[in-house]
Amino acid sequence: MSRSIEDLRACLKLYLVMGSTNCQGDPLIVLDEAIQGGITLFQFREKGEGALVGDAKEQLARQLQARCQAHGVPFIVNDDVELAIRMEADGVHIGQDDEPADQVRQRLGAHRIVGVSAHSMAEVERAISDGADYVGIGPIYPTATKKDAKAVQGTRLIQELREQGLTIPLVGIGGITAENASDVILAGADGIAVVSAISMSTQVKQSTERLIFELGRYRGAMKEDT
Ligand SMILES: Cc1ncc(COP(=O)(O)OP(=O)(O)O)c(N)n1
Ligand SMILES: Cc1ncsc1CCOP(=O)(O)O
Ligand SMILES: [Mg+2]
Repeated sequence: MSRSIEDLRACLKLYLVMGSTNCQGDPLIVLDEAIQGGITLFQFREKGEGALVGDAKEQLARQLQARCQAHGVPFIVNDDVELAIRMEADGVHIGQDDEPADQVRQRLGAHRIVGVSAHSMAEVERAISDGADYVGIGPIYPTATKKDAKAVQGTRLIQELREQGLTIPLVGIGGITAENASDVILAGADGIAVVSAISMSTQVKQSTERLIFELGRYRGAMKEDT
């Protein structure tokens, strides 16, 4: 990975994960407004009932990527390593049931971001040894977005990882909103990954700004505490 670990932590602050099935309107407009509101990283996750496939999926991905590139927001592809390589995406996010992380790292090389989902200390340790740049921990809270999500785990694992001295960049995901984002940060996450809190909002820019405000507020509080 060519960016520094501190740069990656900053990118993870407000991570929008989204595809066309998560939006009520045009996903390009949703992304435009989310970028204006201040998202720091974007993941193209085209999944679920009615999801685009083939050329239509790739066309949407390329349009979303162009918007990210125009605003300096790194563009990550969910699951589809082939697509990520073809598009020269900034990275890939994979889960425990996807292509193995060590294989993805080999295919992507050292300069792209590899993110891995993890649900236990052992999965995080394995992700690190496989070459992950960051881990996504969740679902932290109940979520209606991912039907096959694992059990809700709260912030306990994030806290445990930090107490054990693991410094890998990490985000919490699943059911995160402006109301509970602070708990995820206070547990030790570098940021939050959200789908519906932004993509399903009727005021995308304002909802994004509110999340950024909450994240800034509690980061400030953490610094004052130390
Ligand atoms: C940032 C982030 N964390 C976790 C996930 C979930 O990945 P996965 O377990 O592979 O599930 P799908 O998203 O592929 O359904 C994620 N996408 N992003
Ligand atoms: C992709 C994913 N992985 C774990 S929970 C989840 C969905 C999160 O969506 P939301 O932010 O709408 O709860
Ligand atoms: Mg996956």
